[in-house]
Amino acid sequence: MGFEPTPIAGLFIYTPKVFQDERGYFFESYNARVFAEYGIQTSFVQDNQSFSKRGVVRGLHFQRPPYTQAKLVRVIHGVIWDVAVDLRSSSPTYKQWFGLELSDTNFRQLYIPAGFAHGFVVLSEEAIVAYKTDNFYHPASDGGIRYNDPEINIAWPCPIDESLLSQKDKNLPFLKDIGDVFGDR
Ligand SMILES: Cc1cn([C@H]2C[C@H](O)[C@@H](COP(=O)(O)OP(=O)(O)O[C@H]3O[C@H](C)C(=O)[C@H](O)[C@H]3O)O2)c(=O)[nH]c1=O
Repeated sequence: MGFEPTPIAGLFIYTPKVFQDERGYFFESYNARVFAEYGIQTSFVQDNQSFSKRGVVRGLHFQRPPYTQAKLVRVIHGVIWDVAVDLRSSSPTYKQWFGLELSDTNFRQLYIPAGFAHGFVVLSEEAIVAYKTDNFYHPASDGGIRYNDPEINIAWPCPIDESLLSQKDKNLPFLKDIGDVFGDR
């Protein structure tokens, strides 16, 4: 419960305290004071929600500066394997990825700072994913890299059926073709 660091600086796992009783459960899915006490002063401005069937991959996406988005990702229903890729070129973990299972039973959330690409694959029959962003959607700044970029080499936990990707995601570029997106070199 609480915050757990990952091998990538700035990328955290957060698990809220879940109050279970004979009726079911209650938990605070987000509390700015709790995040601020941990040193995360993000002010989220948008909540997103997507429904996907088993095997669907969404990503790997980001928004380019100045419309970068930090995200707080959680699963309302089902199981996903969520992955974030460090695209901060000055970071010692540049191009490294970190993935984990988020589900409606482990209650885990992934906090992804700006400078990362984000995506997931659905491991259950269906999944409802909800995530907060600290910047508004800006289509003209929508960017991404291909889920199977050999330079990133993500070890997806299951075979990926490309027929379940959006046309946009099927045609995302490789990192070598987009250069230093977050320009912090
Ligand atoms: C992201 C977004 C999309 N849209 C519209 C645009 C499209 O007409 C439709 C579906 O968009 P898209 O195919 O980009 O949705 P996903 O593939 O789920 O994209 C998301 O998936 C990965 C996992 C992410 O982390 C990003 O937040 C986001 O890019 O929703 C909006 O109106 N507002 C938004 O904030």
